[in-house]
Amino acid sequence: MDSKKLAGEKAVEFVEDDMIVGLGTGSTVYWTILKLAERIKEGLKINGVPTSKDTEQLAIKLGIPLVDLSVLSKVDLAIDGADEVNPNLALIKGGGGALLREKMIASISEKFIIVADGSKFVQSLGTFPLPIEVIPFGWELTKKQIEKIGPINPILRLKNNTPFITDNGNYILDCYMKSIEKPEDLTVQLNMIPGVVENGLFVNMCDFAIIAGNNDTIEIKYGC
Ligand SMILES: O=C(CO)[C@H](O)[C@H](O)COP(=O)(O)O
Repeated sequence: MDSKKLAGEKAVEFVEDDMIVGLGTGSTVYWTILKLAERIKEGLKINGVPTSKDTEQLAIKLGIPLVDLSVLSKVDLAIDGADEVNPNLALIKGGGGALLREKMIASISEKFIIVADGSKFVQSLGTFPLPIEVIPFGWELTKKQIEKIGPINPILRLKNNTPFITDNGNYILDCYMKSIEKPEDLTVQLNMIPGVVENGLFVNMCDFAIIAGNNDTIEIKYGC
């Protein structure tokens, strides 16, 4: 079976009746959402909170009941994908540009589960470019401020030769680094820069990661 499908579907085993479930974004959690919809048709009672407009549309299409974030103060369980996961379960997210809403929902979740194929598990973060969401106003200045931190090489994300716009109306700077030795320090440094809305480092947030390898193997990884 496709590793993304295997990991994505496995996460549904942790969903229980009456939970508020954060619905992540991307091609792995897509399988989680499909499986959840199946379970709902069989009688599972949950409400979902989508982390992006794409996920919201998918959930509506599949008949998953949704609840608005404005009426919530916590989420029981959030399930999402990741671009990189290290052995401490620090993550890079935001390859799909949904990092801000994903982090907001993960931050109020009692449990936060990552689903990923084996290629996402790395010893050190940073091979995947780190996405940073910035406001369009003065983004060039924000980029210069980010560059002062070190050799981070932020590049404006483009789509069809124009800036990629997030669901929140912002831009993304993708940062090309050799490796990120101290993600907990970098996330603080980045978020202190005015103009930075959020960055794609998720540190000390993930409870466990469901990693699917080749030959239909699944490993549940807890931070070390
Ligand atoms: O952070 C994300 C979107 O902002 C995704 O979770 C991440 O990019 C992984 O996506 P995929 O499962 O398609 O590889």
